[in-house]
Amino acid sequence: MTGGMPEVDRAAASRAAVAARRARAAVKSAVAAGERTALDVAETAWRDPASAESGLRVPELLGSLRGLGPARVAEVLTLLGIAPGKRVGGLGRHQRARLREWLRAREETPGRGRLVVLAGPTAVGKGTVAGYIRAHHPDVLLSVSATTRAPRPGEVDGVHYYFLDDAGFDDLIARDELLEWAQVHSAARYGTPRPPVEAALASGRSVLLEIDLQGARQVRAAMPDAVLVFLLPPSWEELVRRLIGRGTETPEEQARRLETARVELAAQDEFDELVVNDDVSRAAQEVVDLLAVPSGGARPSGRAGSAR
Ligand SMILES: Nc1nc2c(ncn2[C@@H]2O[C@H](COP(=O)(O)OP(=O)(O)O)[C@@H](O)[C@H]2O)c(=O)[nH]1
Ligand SMILES: Nc1ncnc2c1ncn2[C@@H]1O[C@H](COP(=O)(O)OP(=O)(O)O)[C@@H](O)[C@H]1O
Repeated sequence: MTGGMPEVDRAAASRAAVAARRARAAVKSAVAAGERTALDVAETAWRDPASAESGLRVPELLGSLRGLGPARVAEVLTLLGIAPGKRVGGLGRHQRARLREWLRAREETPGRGRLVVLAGPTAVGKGTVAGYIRAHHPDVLLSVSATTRAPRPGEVDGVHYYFLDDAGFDDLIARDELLEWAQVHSAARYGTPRPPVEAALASGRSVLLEIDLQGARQVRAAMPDAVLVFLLPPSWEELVRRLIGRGTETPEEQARRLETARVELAAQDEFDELVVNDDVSRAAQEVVDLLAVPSGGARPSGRAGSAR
């Protein structure tokens, strides 16, 4: 057999390709909007090889899920042993079984709360946004960290931090009672007590951790379901203004923190969601939306919705 398709067939084929692409986009939007579950899409693909669902690539399907940015999608693909170019309908039997099990596990944990990590450079407003959420959403547990730094005037033990000496902090580590911990700004140690977080999640309450980059990485490793949010300043100049405006650090300390901030900003791609803190209540609302336990694993706003 030689020669291409006749003109009319080629035109028809190209119309069909456009229609198929539109149909796949509609499937993705339905998952992103929570109208369909990803598991339902996959099952449809496997029942009907000619369906739009079947033609969807696996990363597109996963990327429509809430809290799954490109970095997390790549991790999940590796975990499931699925190449990035694979279409849902083209998966082998074992790959289908692994994807089905993974999607089912995601959908079957609505009784559990969601763990969201809020990180970002110094003075971007992590404390301010977390404080806003504490005040307006008492249903969310804002984890209280343990630290070896001295209390500042007005700080209350057990409210702002659990203030410990080095021996007390060592003891928590030895008893494996910290979900993560890190030495921050080369000064004090900070860590997240594990028991309150696990109890809250098990009871269906969502938990917000406001921790540094090293801690965020540890949480990702320990709790792969956690959603990692990176808070961004509207601009570098505004970040510098906020740090100086806060007036809680000496000029030398400010310079040191800005150095760290540059390194931290470079790590933003490791995060699932980017939220720009231009307006506190709006940024807080974006974080709260991510804390809401998904019904069926769909995400209300994606990475594309947060400015990059
Ligand atoms: N890894 C980790 N970092 C934390 C924890 N608690 C606070 N941090 C981080 O430690 C830093 C706090 O230092 P600082 O800016 O002096 O402000 P503070 O929040 O008033 O102590 C921030 O970067 C926090 O995100 C924690 O439990 N674990
Ligand atoms: N959206 C915002 N617009 C203007 N200023 C802000 C905003 N968010 C926080 N700030 C201010 O920026 C400074 C740093 O905020 P803070 O919450 O202490 O940062 P972080 O906890 O990230 O170090 C504070 O003076 C705070 O009032």
